[in-house]
Amino acid sequence: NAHIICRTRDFCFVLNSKEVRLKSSPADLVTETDQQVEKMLISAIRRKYPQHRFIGEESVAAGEAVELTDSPTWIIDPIDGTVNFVHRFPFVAVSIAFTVNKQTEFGIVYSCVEDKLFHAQRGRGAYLNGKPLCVSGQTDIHRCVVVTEIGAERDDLALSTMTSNICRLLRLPVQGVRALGTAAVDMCQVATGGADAYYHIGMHCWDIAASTIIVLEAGGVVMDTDGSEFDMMSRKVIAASSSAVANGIAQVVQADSFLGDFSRNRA
Ligand SMILES: O=P([O-])([O-])O[C@@H]1[C@@H](O)[C@H](O)[C@@H](O)[C@H](O)[C@@H]1O
Ligand SMILES: [Mg+2]
Ligand SMILES: [Mg+2]
Repeated sequence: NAHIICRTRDFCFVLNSKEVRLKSSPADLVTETDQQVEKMLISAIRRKYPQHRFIGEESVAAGEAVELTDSPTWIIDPIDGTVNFVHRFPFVAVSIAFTVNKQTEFGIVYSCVEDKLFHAQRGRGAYLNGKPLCVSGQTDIHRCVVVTEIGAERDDLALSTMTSNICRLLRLPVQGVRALGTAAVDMCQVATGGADAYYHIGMHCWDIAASTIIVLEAGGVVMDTDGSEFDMMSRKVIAASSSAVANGIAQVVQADSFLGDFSRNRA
């Protein structure tokens, strides 16, 4: 059994995960808590906004389509970092983004154990527990700490793509490569300036939708891993403190062979 006690100034609750089940791979886990948190969020929002649409990780796992339309849409990852949650590794987040006309209006990432609430609204800046955030501004790739994720895939192609990308970055060299086990919190490190860049191949829109606007509003840049325009549904992202750093990572990271197997945002 895993449990985490979440405290904020206003509330305290215990998340219990009684049953751990596998999804797409032996490292892609789901607990009752993931499902309950998602249900709780969707039903509370739906009560207030009955016309709005939802893309929720666990609803998609249960068979719902992943379809981002122009309608107001809430993109929810009820627990980002479920493997951490199950093992009590202390980086676990709830991630919520809201889009209209496919444009993200605001994003919230709550890193539960750290009690850190990141949020950003389009054009209004990014904040951590109410204090403004700013990226590091680093432009030299050789002086960067880069965050990425190992991911849940365990097939040979995915593993060799992931490890060779990390090796290529280390050979540049960069000053460090880190992975916290939650894409949402990883990416928020770029918004704080604690990391200079983040890249990920194979994540889903719910992992990074909220943290994308948080990085952008903190003055960062976001692009596809091939250097083209960012597409939230493409399962590839670079977030960085500057275009120079983002382009430096795009030149090194390769996604093609791996992503050949991916359809867009399939659960
Ligand atoms: O499943 P979940 O815990 O919400 O999300 C997880 C991510 O945030 C993690 O960083 C990534 O490596 C995993 O592949 C998975 O996508
Ligand atoms: Mg996730
Ligand atoms: Mg999740």
